[in-house]
Amino acid sequence: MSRAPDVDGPRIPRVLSIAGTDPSGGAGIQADLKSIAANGGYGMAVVSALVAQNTRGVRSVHTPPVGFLREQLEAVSDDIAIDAVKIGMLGSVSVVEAVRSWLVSNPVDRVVLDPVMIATSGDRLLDADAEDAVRALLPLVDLVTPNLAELAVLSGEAVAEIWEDALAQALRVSAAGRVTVLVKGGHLSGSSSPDALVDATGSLRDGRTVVEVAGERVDTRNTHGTGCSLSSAMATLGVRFGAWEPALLHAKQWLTESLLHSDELHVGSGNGPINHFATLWATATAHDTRTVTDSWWKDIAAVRCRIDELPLVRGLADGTLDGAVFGDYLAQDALYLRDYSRVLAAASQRAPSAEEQVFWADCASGAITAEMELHRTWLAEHRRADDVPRAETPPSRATSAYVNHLLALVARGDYGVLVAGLLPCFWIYHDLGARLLKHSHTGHPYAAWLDTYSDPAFAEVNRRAIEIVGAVGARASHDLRERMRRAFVLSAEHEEAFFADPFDRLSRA
Ligand SMILES: Nc1ncnc2c1ncn2[C@@H]1O[C@H](COP(=O)(O)OP(=O)(O)O)[C@@H](O)[C@H]1O
Ligand SMILES: Cc1ncc(COP(=O)(O)O)c(N)n1
Repeated sequence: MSRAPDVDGPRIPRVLSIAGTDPSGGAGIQADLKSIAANGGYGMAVVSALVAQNTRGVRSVHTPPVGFLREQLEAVSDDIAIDAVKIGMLGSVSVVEAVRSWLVSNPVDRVVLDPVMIATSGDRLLDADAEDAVRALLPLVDLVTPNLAELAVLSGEAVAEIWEDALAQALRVSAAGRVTVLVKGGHLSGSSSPDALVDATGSLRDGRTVVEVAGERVDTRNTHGTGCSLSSAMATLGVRFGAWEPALLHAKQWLTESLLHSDELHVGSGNGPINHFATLWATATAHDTRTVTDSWWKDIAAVRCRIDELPLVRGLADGTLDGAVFGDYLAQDALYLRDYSRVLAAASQRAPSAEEQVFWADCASGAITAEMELHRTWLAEHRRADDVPRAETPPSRATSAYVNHLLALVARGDYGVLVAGLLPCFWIYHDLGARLLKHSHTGHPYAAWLDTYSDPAFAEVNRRAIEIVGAVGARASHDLRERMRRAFVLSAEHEEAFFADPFDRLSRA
């Protein structure tokens, strides 16, 4: 069979993984395909063994007949130009031999071998009598990526306990196998997890034999499949960069991010998988400032529609609202503003920059000034008319619930979640005010109130509040952004209850 000619040369690396399976998706061929995709390649997969495993361990291994392995390999190479091969779990001597003879008759420019022997869980994935066969494969590969235990098997020495010994061992493996070695420090004790490229022939940059890439250890149990993921990333990035060193720098950074965000996946109760697409998802959801807040605004579309339909809002618009209901609403608003001002002050206290600190402090001052103004004007007027609650109105259940929700956000201490919870009060009032303005005219009983919330200065404050919250949301982790969104939605629901409450209460009384 003939292969399609490769006219323009590869743009997207076509990477074949020859490996075992992991139905829980964190290691083996499933991890390889995710890793290749995450690093910009087109992934292909030939299954060498079927492994019943999860994040807790391996249960059993089923190896299909080697003849079928050959058929899979040929099905791919007969049709597709392969830019790189990553070899993972081989399992037995006959599988190693089948892969070796396919590699000899189908040479590929870039071959990466992850000499999988024992899983993170401690289970054996390579027959003991196949270790020599794997070692004999080294001259056919370009890069081998052993962990410390696998390096010891390849060198026939004891497991290195310190990094310098591992590098020296790797140098001997590189010389004997005529191969570049990527030594992995994931199993070292201590706060770092370094990796290094070691090549006895001095084929690395400036004729060096060792190029080390430092790495901080991420404090997580989710390391299932790190080796598989790193080796397929190296195969893919090796094609993209044309050299191992930049490939490792890039892969290491990607792997560290994927480990840092692994907790977000919540997969399994053992050693969980890494989050292969964390970096991509963070960019893909284009968390520019406005997309975050716009999507939350859409999430509260139903709440906003219901607010528009409330008797208090309709009555404010057409001027028919009963003065007693309005007075009650204002008295509750004054009570609300007093605490809202305190919550704004807490946001100011936690602000990460002087500019935001001033912004929230100004808002706090604005809220308490508005509260005092309400007492001086509307409430005084309504008191004279004797149709509103008297001096010390107690907070209604709706007011208490809203204020308590905001105070709980203060108590939890997270700036992002707090400011997200503060935002609906700005945004809903501004939005409502802008739409109610068209009903305002001289002689409208609530004209002054309608004018306050459609004030251009308030519009600017609202714009800046959205911008600040959106920027925090755009930078936040997935989990934090979700907590911010929930605080925002909950505050919007409290707004609705707050608007509904005076009418409901007084009509029940
Ligand atoms: N806790 C960790 N924090 C940061 N990097 C890690 C951590 N554990 C493993 N790594 C990295 O993951 C890759 C795989 O390393 P290792 O765990 O040694 O191999 P394997 O998965 O084959 O046992 C290496 O790049 C290593 O530095
Ligand atoms: C099919 C297969 N291949 C490799 C590994 C090793 O992965 P790790 O050592 O990172 O758990 C695995 N568990 N399963």
